[in-house]
Amino acid sequence: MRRHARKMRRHGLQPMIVINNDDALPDLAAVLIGRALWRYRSELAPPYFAVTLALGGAVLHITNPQWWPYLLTVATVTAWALALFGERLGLARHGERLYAALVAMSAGSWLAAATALGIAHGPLLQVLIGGCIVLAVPWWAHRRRRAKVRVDRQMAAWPEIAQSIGLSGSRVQSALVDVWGWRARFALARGQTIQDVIGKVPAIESALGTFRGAVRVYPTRDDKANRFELRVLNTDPHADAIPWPGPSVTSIGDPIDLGPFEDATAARVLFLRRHGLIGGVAGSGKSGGINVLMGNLTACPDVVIWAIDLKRGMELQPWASCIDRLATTPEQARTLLRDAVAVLEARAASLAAQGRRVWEPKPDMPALVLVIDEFAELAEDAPESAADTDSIARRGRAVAVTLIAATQRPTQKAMGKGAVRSQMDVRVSFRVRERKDVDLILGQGMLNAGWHAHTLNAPGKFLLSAPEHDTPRRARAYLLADETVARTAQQHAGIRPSLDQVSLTAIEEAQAGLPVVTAEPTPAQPATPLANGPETILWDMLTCAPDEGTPVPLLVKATGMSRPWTYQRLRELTDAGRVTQVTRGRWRAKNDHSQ
Ligand SMILES: Nc1ncnc2c1ncn2[C@@H]1O[C@H](COP(=O)(O)OP(=O)(O)OP(=O)(O)O)[C@@H](O)[C@H]1O
Repeated sequence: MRRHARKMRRHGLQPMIVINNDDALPDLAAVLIGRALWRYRSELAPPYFAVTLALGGAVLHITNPQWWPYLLTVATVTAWALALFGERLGLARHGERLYAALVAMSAGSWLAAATALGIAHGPLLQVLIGGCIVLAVPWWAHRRRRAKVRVDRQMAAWPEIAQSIGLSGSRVQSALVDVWGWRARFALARGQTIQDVIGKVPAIESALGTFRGAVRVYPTRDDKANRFELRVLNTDPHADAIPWPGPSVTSIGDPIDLGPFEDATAARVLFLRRHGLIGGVAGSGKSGGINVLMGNLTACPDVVIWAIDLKRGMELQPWASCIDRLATTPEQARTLLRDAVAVLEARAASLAAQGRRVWEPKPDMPALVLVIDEFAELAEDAPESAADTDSIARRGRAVAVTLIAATQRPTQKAMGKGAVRSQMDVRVSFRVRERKDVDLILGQGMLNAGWHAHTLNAPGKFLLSAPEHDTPRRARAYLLADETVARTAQQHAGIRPSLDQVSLTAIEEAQAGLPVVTAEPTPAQPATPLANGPETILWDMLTCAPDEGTPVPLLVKATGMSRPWTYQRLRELTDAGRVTQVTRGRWRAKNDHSQ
């Protein structure tokens, strides 16, 4: 009979019970009532609680009527504890904690009164019923409780669902409700794999009655082959534009949150020591993506931003107050890239001199991030810069000089002739027009591997490929309104750092047309005979220096030593209080030491 009822329910029919007058209430009816009382236990919790209180009050009145002061004390303490520390019990919101405290206080007071006077005394029963109804309203209306009940019911129905979609034997292990929906961990039956579950996703969506695309299947954190995690969305996080919640980082060493994936988890990606390529057709949301990046990069006091925007600065101009250098003409772009290479070389030399391998960005030693919008225009208008972008792409990581390039179609021509495209570690693809463009942006073979950027169906949606993101998942970039950009730029302008001394000197030298010192320490130049050794020459140069100081390149030349060597000595002499840095890159001996 029970099997028959279940079968009918599966076919959408409700079982009907016929009770003959002379029959006793059949077992089945009692079972069904019992089941309903259990099934709706969450909704019926307030009356259950009231009945328990009434019974408790009746028993205590007979057995221990003198206990009422203790009950009142316990109720008061419990109410305070719930209000103050309820968060630890999962009462996340202020309103939830207040509600719990109010229920505890009301229930405790009523129980104390009933214990002292008996439940039949005066209006005590009416008060219980009235209070129960009033306090039940917030309970019934509570969104998270209702969501949890829905999930519990769906999980209770899982064995039947699993059977009908061919995953029988799989079991729910745990389920959790969150803002966007819920997720649950499942154990698979012997021989079933996560691939089997992925193949059944449409059937699962149908069985759970969700909207299409609401269900995601992932391996569990422990990566066990016989487990999977099911993520179900009640609302589609990509349905509308998602306002930017503000910067997610305060250092370039933190991964930047570009926007949520479809399962509402954040698409976070690290840009430290990584080059980035952003591609997509016009109107796909590239500039929006760059705004999210700028909003985060400008929040980091350990990043200096240089930018090239050959569309006359249209896109990046609003961030101008946070950009250390903005090139809007091919000429400016050429100089900027040349200086960036000089910085790279100088940093490499400085690291080599100190025996260090990588440049760890700090506010006084910031990373240098070059943001280049419409990279194709740069390759076309300033083709001679290709060698510089190539150098930065190949050698910039260790010294924290990195590129973030945006372009519509990163063809080899658009990216210049060098290795820039192949050096891009983080790829962000907004919608592309043609299937073959997927591989252009994301890399060879990605289209066949399921990275379908041509199917992205709204501006701002993107696919993210990076060392920590190796599966195709749709994300949607946050959207910054123009006012948000203006406000954020204004707020962050005050925390922008300037470049470190090593980089500034390198730029000065590059601008003075002096040869750039390479990372290889220069051996003593035999062409400059050093009768008294480089130290003496250095000291002579510093003591004879004019008031404005001697420039470092001159010191390097005169001593015949490398720049790192020169800087090392200058640092030692400064520490000893014997020399002083007059202005950037210019030094002389202190007056009291020069005699
Ligand atoms: N993340 C987003 N969420 C919602 N809408 C967006 C998002 N990003 C962009 N849009 C919408 O799409 C439009 C085009 O976006 P955007 O200018 O960023 O595209 P683009 O790819 O940079 O285009 P172009 O190459 O012409 O500059 C915007 O005006 C905006 O309305």
